[in-house]
Amino acid sequence: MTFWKSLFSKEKPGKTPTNQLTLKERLSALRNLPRFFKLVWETSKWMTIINALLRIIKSATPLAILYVGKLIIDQVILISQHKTTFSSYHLWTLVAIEFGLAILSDSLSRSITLMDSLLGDKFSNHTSVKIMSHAATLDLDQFENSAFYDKLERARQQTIGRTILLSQVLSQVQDLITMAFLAAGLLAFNPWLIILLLVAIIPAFLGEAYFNDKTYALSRRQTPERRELDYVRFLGASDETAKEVKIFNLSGFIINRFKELSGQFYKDNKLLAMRRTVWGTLFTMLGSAGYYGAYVFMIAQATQGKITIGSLTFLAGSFRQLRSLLEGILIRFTSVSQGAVYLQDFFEFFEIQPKIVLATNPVPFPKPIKYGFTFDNVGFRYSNSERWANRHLSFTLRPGEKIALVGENGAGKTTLVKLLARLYDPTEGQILLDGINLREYDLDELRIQIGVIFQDFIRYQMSVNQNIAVGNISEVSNHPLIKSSSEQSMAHPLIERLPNKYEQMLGRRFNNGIDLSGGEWQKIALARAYMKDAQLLILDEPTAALDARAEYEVFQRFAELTKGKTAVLISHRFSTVRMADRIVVLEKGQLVEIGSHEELLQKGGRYAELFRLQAMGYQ
Ligand SMILES: Nc1ncnc2c1ncn2[C@@H]1O[C@H](COP(=O)(O)OP(=O)(O)OP(=O)(O)O)[C@@H](O)[C@H]1O
Repeated sequence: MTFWKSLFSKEKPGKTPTNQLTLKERLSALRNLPRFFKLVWETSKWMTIINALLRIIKSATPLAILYVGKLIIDQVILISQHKTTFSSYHLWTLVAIEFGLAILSDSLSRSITLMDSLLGDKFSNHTSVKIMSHAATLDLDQFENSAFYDKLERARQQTIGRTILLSQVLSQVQDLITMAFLAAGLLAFNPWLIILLLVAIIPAFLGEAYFNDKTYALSRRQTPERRELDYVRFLGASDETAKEVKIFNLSGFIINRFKELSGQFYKDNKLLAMRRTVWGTLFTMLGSAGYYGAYVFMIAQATQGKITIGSLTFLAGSFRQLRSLLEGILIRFTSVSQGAVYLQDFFEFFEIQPKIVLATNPVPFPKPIKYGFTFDNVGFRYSNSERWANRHLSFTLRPGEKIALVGENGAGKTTLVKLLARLYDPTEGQILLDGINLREYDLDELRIQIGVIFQDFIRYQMSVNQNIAVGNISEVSNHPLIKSSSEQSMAHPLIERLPNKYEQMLGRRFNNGIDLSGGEWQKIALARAYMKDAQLLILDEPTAALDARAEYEVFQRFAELTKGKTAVLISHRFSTVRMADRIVVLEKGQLVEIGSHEELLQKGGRYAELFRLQAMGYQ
């Protein structure tokens, strides 16, 4: 597997998630339709009703137009042969009726298209909201899994793709009713013609079913590559990546990968499209042959005087329309059932359940915390990894205590704080809060009581106000709180220098946005920690980009501002770390030392070694 592929695919090479679909599978996929219609109904009840009514009325118009047409032709012939006493008044009335019907039919078609597109837009918005809401309930662990991303991607595609299914299913019902009307006339004339019709179009139906299967299998197989294509497109043309792409001169590398991927897509899709066109043309010819066979038979009947000319046009018209309707219905059946199979992907996404189980009878969160957080032989392994990121962790984080986590890159510091915030549950052992397993507390309440700022915090392309308020979004309009939080994190002076101050748009993506330096962004992100009155504050290297003086001041203040609160900080700077009450030294996920700065220096172990190494760097 190439480097790029390994980034995106966890599937074993050569193993595709789906094969060709059998008719049985197609039919069984149709059972997704009621659930689909429930979603449509949920989207807009009145639009669904109007759409259905318009379509029912529209289904009767083709037969009515054909029948009035027959009456007109018969009238014209009789009048021209002077065989009738009818005045031409009747004839013009009939013409006027047909004209009215034609206008009605056109207006109905346009109204149906309008309703389809309005309902489709609403449906797409409704399902997008549903996807986002469901995604919000899932675990971080699930987001880190590429098979999950494929499902999410397929579900997301469905929000747009499925609006087509909606009009297809409705059109199917409408055409079936129209067909019943038309077939009634033809059946009365000669039932064999209906059979001829069926025989002529079945090959086209089977061909369509076959190629739809191929398209589905191809599109499913291409999901990881399609995600990669989107990612490569993003890498090649985005404000976030432009700097590095230029410096490393990556554009050639990225463009080549894009060409390689898109070229492969084009090749696969072209081959299928060409085969489909050739076979489709052959099958259509067969359908035409059936139609002309029936036409010859009807003409013979008319020349022998067995039917009137009007009846000939009526029957030929009915037959022609029936053929295209039937063809449409059968072909559409394959895409409807195909759509129903795609729906399976959509509903499967909603079936993914979070693994972090919420407490059914949550224990009230202690206010204040009495004994602290206890790690009791905690071990954790990421689901996509064989290695333990944390193992045999046993220590207590006492209330009011400031603990610093140190250790080399990959030692398991961030994982430890993620466990504390219950972004994951331990694989083995348990974390207790005041003697009770963390799982017994309400997750939302736990998150309210814990303020975490991660090293890879998000730089929201939003206003300063919103960027700070994300720490406690319910207070987004509480300007005094936002201001005091920014004062505490030392962001206030820099915000005052911005043209629009707290209303300033940050980032370059939107109009009038201003980008900040790394350290300035960190000060803004740090302000989020002060937006709520959390009992435990976790700072995971959020000061790495601050200059030495700023970091010193931030932590001086931090100690003052978090008096009485429990805090965990991760930092690689020992000048900061030494301010903590106790220091936990991690190595390969395990706790190797714990104690105050002085104790650990005296001990002359790992911490002392790391401390001396850094001190040497400053000499
Ligand atoms: N989402 C993940 N999936 C799989 N493995 C992960 C994931 N995140 C981290 N790891 C692995 O877990 C181990 C511990 O990572 P962690 O991020 O906790 O280290 P850290 O001590 O915070 O490192 P750093 O100082 O570089 O931030 C590492 O070996 C890392 O590769």
